[in-house]
Order: sequence, then structure tokens, then C-alpha cells
Amino acid sequence: MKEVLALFFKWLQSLSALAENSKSVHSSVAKLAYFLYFKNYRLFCAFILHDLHTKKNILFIINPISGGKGKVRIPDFIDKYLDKNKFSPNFVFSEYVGHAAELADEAANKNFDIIVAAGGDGTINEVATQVLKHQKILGILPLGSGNGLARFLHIPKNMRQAIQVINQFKIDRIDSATFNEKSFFNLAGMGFDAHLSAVFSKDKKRGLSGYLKLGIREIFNYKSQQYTLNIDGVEYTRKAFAITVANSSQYGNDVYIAPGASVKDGLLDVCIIKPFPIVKLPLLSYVMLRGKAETSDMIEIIKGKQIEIKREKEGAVHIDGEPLQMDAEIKVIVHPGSLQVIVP
Ligand SMILES: Nc1ncnc2c1ncn2[C@@H]1O[C@H](COP(=O)(O)OP(=O)(O)OP(=O)(O)O)[C@@H](O)[C@H]1O
Repeated sequence: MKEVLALFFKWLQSLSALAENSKSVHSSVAKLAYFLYFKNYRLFCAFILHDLHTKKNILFIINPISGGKGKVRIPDFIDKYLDKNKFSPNFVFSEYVGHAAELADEAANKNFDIIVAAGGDGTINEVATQVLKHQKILGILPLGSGNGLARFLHIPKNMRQAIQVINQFKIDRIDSATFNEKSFFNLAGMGFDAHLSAVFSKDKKRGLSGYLKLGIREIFNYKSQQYTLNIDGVEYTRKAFAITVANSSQYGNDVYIAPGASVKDGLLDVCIIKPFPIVKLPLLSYVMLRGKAETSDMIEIIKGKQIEIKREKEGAVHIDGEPLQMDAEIKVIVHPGSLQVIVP
């Protein structure tokens, strides 16, 4: 019995030591242990009060070029409408491709619990990849051109309302996926999509109109390719104009490639756009804008968890709309409920 008690006190002692370290000051068990061990009621109350009054450190990473609009006033605007009783905000602008990821990684290693991607799907990808790695919480302010994931999650485009969503601080878990180890949260793919995002990234003009103009120009020169797919053990050979692996349902701007997709079903929708004569382009656009891809004979959609895609040669892919080069063989895996995100 003595030995059991000694062990118990040793455990309490180690927990109370933990409680004294600032890093674990949030552990209620450790605080309770401190209280039991030292019978220090005053300190216990102080700890609880400290908890009640601790504001969450929140970092807003703002992409100054996403969506093609100036963002100089965004920090002041956020500061005005953010609930300061709950949050202690910081702001930083990304300065180059990949910088948002570096900033998010740095913030997660410091004491930021919530990191907000203020931009489009490319910015979300950089920030969310780090949020996922460090198991923090992602916030989204939709300031991109398409805002596919934000639209899927019903995060308002109106900035004041989007800040209110953060103020309410409702957290949900959504699926993420990997495309040859690279995380994505909205859509990733190859074929025409990837080719277009590679060209779009080099173009100075951002925003929807720039994207549409480029799309129309590029579509005339693009040749469909042959693919072999293995989806959860079943093999398919297809010639395709594009293959999109969808976590959410849309590219952005309410253009739906996978109307039945959900970020909470633990599945990915493999969308194969078949080769088509250019005269059918308006029909394809109509089908996607009306959210009717599933009923169209121009698009085949197969759901799965583990997907392998072999193409003719290595080349362009897109990960949440951002271009990248990858090998001819690509492995896609879903990671159910892996990302914590603030939702309306
Ligand atoms: N200061 C910067 N200068 C140039 N590029 C940047 C800068 N900061 C971030 N980027 C890059 O901008 C790219 C586009 O960002 P993002 O996807 O958020 O905007 P978008 O393409 O306008 O929106 P969406 O993806 O929703 O259509 C990302 O690849 C990101 O790495």
C-alpha cells in the first residue's frame, strides 16, 4: 500500500512539475495535481482564472496578390471586427510562393493556436499543410480568385461576415488528401487543368476574367492523354482531357466538377473529363456551372480512397490550383477528418 501511495505522489509530483512549466499550463489535469499536491487553493483559482482569460493567439497570413485585389487595408479591417476578448491577432503578408507555408510553420512552432489563410486555395494549401503537420486550427478568409474550398464550406465572401465566422469559433474536422505526399484540401489533378494553372501562374493578370481568357486561348492547343487508373483495386484505362481528384465539389466560382463530393465522407471523387470536340465546350461549361457533372456523358466520376494514376510521361499537375511537376505515376490517398478548420 505504501508503495502504491508513493507511486501516486510521484505521479502527482511530476504532473505538478508539468503545471509549473508554462507550456503545460493549459493542462487541467496538471493543475488539479498541483492543487492536490500543494493544497494551494489560491494558486489553483489563479490558474483557472488565467485559463478563462487567456486569449487565443491568431495569425492572419495574407496573400497580397490572390484574387488580384489590393490588401493593404485588410489588417485594419480584421482588427476592427475581430473579437478581442477571444483572440489576440497578428498579421503578416506573404512575399513569394511558399512563404505562407514558412510563416505558418514558424507560427505553429511558436504559440499560435489558430492560423488563418487570407487568400485563395493556393494560400490555404500552404497554410493548411503546416496546420495539419502541427495539428493546429485553420481559419479561412476567402480573398482568392476562385475560393473553391471556402465556397464549399459556406464561408462568406463578405469579409465582415467571414470574420464573424472566426469570432464564433466553431471547429470541424475535414478530410485532406495527398498527391504523391503533397497535401491538398480542395482539388488536385492533371491534364488540361494542370496545364492551365501552369500557364496562369506565369501570367501577370489574376482574377476570374484573366483565368477565363487564358483558358479559351489554351484549350485550342491542348491534346488529351492516355491514363491507367487503379481506384481501390479496380483498374481503368481512359483517354482524358483532364483528371481531377476532388475532395470538395468545386474548382471555385461555383464551377462544380464533382457535385456529390464531400470533405467529410472519407472519399475522393476521381473525375475524368473525356476528350470532346471544341463545339461541346459551352455544354461542358453549362454542365459544371449547373452542378450536373454526374449526369453528363462527358464526365465520369468514380469515388475511392486509394488511387494510382499512371500517365504517358511526367509533367504538370496542379495541387489546389497551383502548378507543380510530378512523375508519370501518382499515388493519391485520402486522410479522413485530419484537418481542424473554423466553419460557419
Ligand atoms: N507576395 C507574393 N507574390 C507572389 N506570389 C505570391 C505571394 N504570396 C503568395 N503568393 C502565391 O500566390 C499564389 C496564388 O495564391 P492563391 O491561390 O491564394 O490566389 P488565387 O489563385 O487568386 O485564388 P484561388 O486559388 O482561390 O483561385 C500561391 O501560389 C502563393 O504561393
